[in-house]
Amino acid sequence: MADLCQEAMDHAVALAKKAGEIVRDALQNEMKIMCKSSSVDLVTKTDQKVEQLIIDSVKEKFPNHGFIGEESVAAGQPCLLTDDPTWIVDPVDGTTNFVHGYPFVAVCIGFAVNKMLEFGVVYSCIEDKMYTARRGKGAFCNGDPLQVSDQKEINQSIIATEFGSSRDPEVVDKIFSNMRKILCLPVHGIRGSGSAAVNMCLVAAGCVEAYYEVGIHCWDVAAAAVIVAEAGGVLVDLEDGPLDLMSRRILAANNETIAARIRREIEVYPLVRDDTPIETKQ
Ligand SMILES: O=P(O)(O)OC[C@@]1(O)O[C@H](CO)[C@@H](O)[C@@H]1O
Ligand SMILES: [Mg+2]
Repeated sequence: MADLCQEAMDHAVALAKKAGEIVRDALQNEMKIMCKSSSVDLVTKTDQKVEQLIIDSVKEKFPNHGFIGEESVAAGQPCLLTDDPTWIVDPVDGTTNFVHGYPFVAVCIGFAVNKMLEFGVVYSCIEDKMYTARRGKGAFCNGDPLQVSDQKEINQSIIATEFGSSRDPEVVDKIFSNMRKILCLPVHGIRGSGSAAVNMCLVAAGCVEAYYEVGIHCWDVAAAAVIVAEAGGVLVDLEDGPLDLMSRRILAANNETIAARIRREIEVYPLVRDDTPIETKQ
């Protein structure tokens, strides 16, 4: 198993590099932008092309492995994590950034065996930062080790979060209400890169103390979760207990103290789990 994980991880890094080149090239050309669930949930030909490249390559090299990908699920494939070795992929995390040339766009490749995340590769390809981590072996950015911040005081912290892709005024009110509570703790600031994965890598790098969001999907966070954990951080469900990849909620923090303080403030709201069977999703 150890060798399989290393072989898969080396392949993931090579794929992420290739995908990053495609993303950077696409920025130079006119894009075809389409909408998914709403007018602000964007997808481009590049998202689809990169996901297909990764699927084809994984199928050829590891024919027995499972695959969960953002664009495959959007096209009706199931989002089920089994005990099989499974690749969990977001071909372009930060599609809205990509469309606007806002420079935080990440290719995310996570890998789980027996439902446990074994490695994560997040390539922030416009910045050319390759974040990698394998369970038990540390987290790195372009080969340099990563370590979370040692800050324990919430009022000395920066917290990352996002405004999300819902424009339902009730949901927007909840997002603003949560942000207001965090801001008034007070904290030094709130930031958001527009990519869940990049936000989590910033936790791993010690640039922000925590990142939280309600509304994420498993492919946004699977790869980066390994990077945060291996940099010494903690991953919890915003509601209760440890991270549940399919719950649509995440809190990644530098330590338990900061995590507990944030969790106390945030009000969660129900969302359809990622692993809800397709027939009952609508
Ligand atoms: O659709 P994409 O570009 O992969 O997802 C980007 C994003 O909207 O996804 C998360 C919420 O799902 C946010 O953290 C992040 O901003
Ligand atoms: Mg994403």
